[in-house]
Amino acid sequence: MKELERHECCEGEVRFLTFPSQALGLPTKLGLFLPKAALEGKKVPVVYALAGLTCTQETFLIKANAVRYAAEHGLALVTPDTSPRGAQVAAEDEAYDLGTGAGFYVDATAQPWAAHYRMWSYVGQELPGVLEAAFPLDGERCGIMGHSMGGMGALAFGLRNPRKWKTVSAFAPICAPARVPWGQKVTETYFGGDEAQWRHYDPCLLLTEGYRTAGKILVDQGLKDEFLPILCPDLLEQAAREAGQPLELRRHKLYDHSYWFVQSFIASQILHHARGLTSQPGG
Ligand SMILES: N[C@@H](CCC(=O)N[C@@H](CSC=O)C(=O)NCC(=O)O)C(=O)O
Repeated sequence: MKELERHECCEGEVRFLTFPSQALGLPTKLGLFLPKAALEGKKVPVVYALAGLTCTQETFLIKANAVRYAAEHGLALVTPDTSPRGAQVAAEDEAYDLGTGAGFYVDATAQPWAAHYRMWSYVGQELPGVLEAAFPLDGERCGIMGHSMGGMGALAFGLRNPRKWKTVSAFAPICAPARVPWGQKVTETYFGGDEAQWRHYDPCLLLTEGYRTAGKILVDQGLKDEFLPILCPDLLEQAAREAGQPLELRRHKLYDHSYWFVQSFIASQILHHARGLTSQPGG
C-alpha cells in the first residue's frame, strides 16, 4: 500500500493510496478518511462509498461533503475507484457508461473484459481484507453506500453479504439494471450476452431471489433526476415490499442526479450508518 497524498481534514486525515490489486490484476487507487480515533490507534467503524459513472476515488470525498459528518460520528470512509484503469481493452475509453469509470461493481465473465473488470471481487473481498490489515478499521462494523451505479453496487453488496455490510444506503441507485439501457450494454459486453449474470447483482432480482440486508435500507431519490426513468426506484420499492425487506425510500421533489443532491442528504445517510454501526442513540 503506497500513500500518494495525505491531508489533515476535520481533525482526521484524508489519504489517497495505491496498491497492486490481485482481483483487478492492475494497480488501483482509493481514498480513505481516518477519523481522529483511528489516528490514535483505536479500531473504528467504516463506511464504503461507491461512486457512479465517470467518477474516480476522489469524487465522493471531494463533492459529497461526507467527511465532516463521518468525523462527527467517528466513522472511517473508503472510496474505491469505479473501474480498473489501463486494462488495454479496445473500446474501454469510448463511452462514459462502459469501460473506464464504469466497472458497474460486477465481475465480467466475457473476454476481453473478464481479465481485469472484476470490481465485485475487488470491492467485496480484496479491498476490505487489505485495508483491515493495514489500518485500524473494524471489519465487524462495516457499512456501504453509493450513488447511481455505486448505489446499485451498495444495494447488491448489502443484499448479498449482510454479515459483512451491516448498514446499507444509496443515492439515486440504478435499481433494476437488467432492464435498462445501461445494464443491457453491460450484458452485451462484460457478460457476453448472458443476461442471467444479473441475478448476482441486480437489486430487484436479488430481492426476488430472497436476499435481504441486515437492517433497513435507506434510499434518497430526486424527482428532477434526469435519469429517473432508468433508475426505477418504484421497482425497488415494489420488490422490497413483496420481499418483506425494510426500505425507506425518500423522494425529494426538487432535486436532480448531481452531487448537489448527494450533498443535501449526506448528513442523514451518514447518521443512518452511524446508528447502525455504533452505539449512538437511535441505533
Ligand atoms: N453527463 C455525464 C454522465 C455521467 C454522470 O452523470 N455521472 C454521474 C453518475 S451517473 C451513474 O452512475 C456522476 O456522479 N458524475 C460525476 C459528477 O461529478 O457529477 C457525463 O457524460 O459525464
